[in-house]
Amino acid sequence: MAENKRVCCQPERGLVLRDVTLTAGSTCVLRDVSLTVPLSGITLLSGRNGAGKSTLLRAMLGLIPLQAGEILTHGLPPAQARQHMGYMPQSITDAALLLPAVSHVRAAVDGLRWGLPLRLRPRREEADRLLELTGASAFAHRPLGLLSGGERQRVGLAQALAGNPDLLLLDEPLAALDQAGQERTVRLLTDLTARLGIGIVLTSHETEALSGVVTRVVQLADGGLHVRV
Ligand SMILES: Nc1ncnc2c1ncn2[C@@H]1O[C@H](COP(=O)(O)OP(=O)(O)OP(=O)(O)O)[C@@H](O)[C@H]1O
Repeated sequence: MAENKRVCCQPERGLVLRDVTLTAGSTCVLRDVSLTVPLSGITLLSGRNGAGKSTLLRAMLGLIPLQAGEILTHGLPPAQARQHMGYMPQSITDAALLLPAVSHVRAAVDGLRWGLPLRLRPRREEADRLLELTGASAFAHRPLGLLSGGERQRVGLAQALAGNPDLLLLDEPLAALDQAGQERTVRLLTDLTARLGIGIVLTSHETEALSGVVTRVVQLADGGLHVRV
């Protein structure tokens, strides 16, 4: 992607919330919140279990409607902004576990073209490039269900990178990893921000593993958001 398409390093065009109220079931995640947060580098979205971190990521993608207000990412509402975002959810559905890892990445490459498949060879090449970028080539042809948590994270990252997004939203990318796995993933994420010039927003309870690499922390608590640099 051309450098001038990268928008995440322009702080004024980060995440903007205007009078946002967001609920999930009976939980009030955000109550009338207005805030602007730059999205360059790595942004840690933290908060206790059930605070609403996953819900906020999904609202940024337009997968969950707001009760009031608006969310803009790099100046765009969710429906447009998500074309520039990659998303790695907390878990991949069980139904997909039998498919080879590489199929998930190829499907993501196709899906971004509104269901118009790329010709077979370019699609394979793009999926292979993404898997190599995230260090997942060695196990790309094994069923996802037979991969370890760390290996699956790498496939999920390759999938999220399909379409050359400006911003990655990663839900708990360090969950279920041992210390060495967490360190490897943190190195990979730092490397991706530097090599690709993308921003990353991630949720995690592993604050120790991330200390020293996050650009800012956005704390979600009691219906509000607080930013620490
Ligand atoms: N579809 C839903 N229907 C009803 N309640 C929901 C739904 N999705 C989430 N919730 C509730 O909304 C709250 C926020 O959930 P969410 O998963 O966003 O929290 P979280 O901060 O990501 O938690 P964790 O750290 O445990 O992953 C929780 O109380 C959860 O039970």
